[in-house]
Amino acid sequence: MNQNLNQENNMGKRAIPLVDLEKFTKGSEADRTAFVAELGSAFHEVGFVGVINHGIPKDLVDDFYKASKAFFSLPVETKRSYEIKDMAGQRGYTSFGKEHAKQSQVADLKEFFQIGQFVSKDDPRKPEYPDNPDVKEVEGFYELGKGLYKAFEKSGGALLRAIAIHLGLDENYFDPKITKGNSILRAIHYPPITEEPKNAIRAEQHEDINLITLLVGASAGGLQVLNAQKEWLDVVPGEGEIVINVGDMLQRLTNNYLISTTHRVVNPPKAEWHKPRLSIPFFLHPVSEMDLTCLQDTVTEERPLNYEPITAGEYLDERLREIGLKK
Ligand SMILES: O=C(O)CCC(=O)C(=O)O
Ligand SMILES: [Fe+2]
Repeated sequence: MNQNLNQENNMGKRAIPLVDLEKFTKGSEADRTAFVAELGSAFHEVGFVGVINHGIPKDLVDDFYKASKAFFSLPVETKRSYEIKDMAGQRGYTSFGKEHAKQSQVADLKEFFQIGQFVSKDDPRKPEYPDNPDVKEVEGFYELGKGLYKAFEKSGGALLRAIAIHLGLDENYFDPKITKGNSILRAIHYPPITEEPKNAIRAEQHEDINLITLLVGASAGGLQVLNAQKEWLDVVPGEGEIVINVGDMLQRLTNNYLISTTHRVVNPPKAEWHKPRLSIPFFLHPVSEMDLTCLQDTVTEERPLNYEPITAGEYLDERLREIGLKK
């Protein structure tokens, strides 16, 4: 595939920078330093970055993609048997028409399945992390989901190590905060569009709640980011590229130095309404007790304190209520 052509968007330019994670994980000291600077400026200026050589095995992505497709093609009653009461959608299935962006009255045109952290039965965190349901109808769904979850955790951890260095923190600052963190792997299905949507789009503009998001499968098109000039730019990742963005927790921790950029998924042109879209974001969350108080060095005369102290758990609770997942 012609990478350049593929990555040109509606403005005729790449909407987001591109970095190579192996420069950080396998490179020389000079490569690592360059990577930290590239990632840091991407997160500070754009809030989004494309990543190649991210270490997430292609086969695993492809196989989980196929398993997710199989799940979403099950009868709706079967899918709904994986809807778990009182879990705010944090495990299992959430049906079409439930989630909406915080400012929006209409629900997004999507259904999804969420997989949460895996810990052993006797782990002190077990009460926080209920079991993920096994999807009996789709062979391998549970194991593939678990494998992909772990792979995303590992790549996300490497990216946060680079960001810690960029922020002048200890390289391992985030490690204990994301070990057994409350991350969520979400398989999203945007079904074919069958009638003129009133106001709804596939995913209304929003910012992500978590530290960072790692996204595969956006290649079907539709993802757009809002740049500083308030233009919507298409994100068109190349083959094997994943899209990473800063979420509100990392923006909050860095007192808006790293930016959680607004994004959305638009409906395709009418000729492509029959095409469904499947994407797989991994929302990397810390443990609930992580303190999101703004880092001292990010509060300056030019950048006065923007946020009150809060923990990640309290913040997540507040946000899940706003988007209609928690009552
Ligand atoms: O489907 C996509 O490409 C992005 C979805 C998204 O932004 C989200 O679920 O937070
Ligand atoms: Fe998002």
